[in-house]
Amino acid sequence: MQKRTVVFVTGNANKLREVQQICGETLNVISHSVDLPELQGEVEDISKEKCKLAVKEIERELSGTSIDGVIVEDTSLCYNALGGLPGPYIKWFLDKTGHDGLNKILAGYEDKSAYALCTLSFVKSSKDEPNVFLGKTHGKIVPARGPNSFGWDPIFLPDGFDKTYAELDKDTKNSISHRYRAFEQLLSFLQIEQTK
Ligand SMILES: O=c1[nH]c(=O)c2ncn([C@@H]3O[C@H](COP(=O)(O)OP(=O)(O)OP(=O)(O)O)[C@@H](O)[C@H]3O)c2[nH]1
Ligand SMILES: [Mg+2]
Repeated sequence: MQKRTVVFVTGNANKLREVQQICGETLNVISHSVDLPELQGEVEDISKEKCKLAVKEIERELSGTSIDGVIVEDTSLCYNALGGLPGPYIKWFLDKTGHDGLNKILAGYEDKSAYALCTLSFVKSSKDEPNVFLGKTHGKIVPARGPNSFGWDPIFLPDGFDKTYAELDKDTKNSISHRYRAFEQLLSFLQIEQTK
């Protein structure tokens, strides 16, 4: 059977690389960067609304291209001591405070535990309602270790490992990550749908 083509609407090359590694055998993942408004609120609602805007824009910009769906994905880093913050605002916290600041925020707390959350929405066309899939990986926040090539990877130590996301090899990260756990659900959903 021919691989389905889905458009991953993202401006983040690292995210795209990981998604292609995770889904590449099953899906043909192409990317398209669309400047979408930054919404606020609960992660599922942010993701659904972003997906609805994205699919409309993709249908306009890529009309004539045969695509089987559109994906958007948001990543949160949630500190348990802070009731889940910075959460979806991690991009701005990382940008303004760096790895050091992201550690210092927890200085007054014993609890350094956190979870990485991937909120993924998939929709076939603008006539449909997006399906949302959540993938979570628990761990803790540590002083930065490993290559500084992707976001907050150097300060996230996943539970059960003595290496940060940045220190783990890509295959290992992609077999336990929040992103893997969300995309795994999307792949099962698509597989079930195909056999209907
Ligand atoms: O260490 C990391 N390991 C990861 O696995 C990971 N996934 C995302 N991020 C970073 O966390 C923020 C989320 O923001 P985000 O989801 O809105 O992404 P983005 O705005 O860069 O892309 P997109 O919204 O165009 O897809 C951004 O700073 C991303 O660089 C990660 N950092
Ligand atoms: Mg973003």
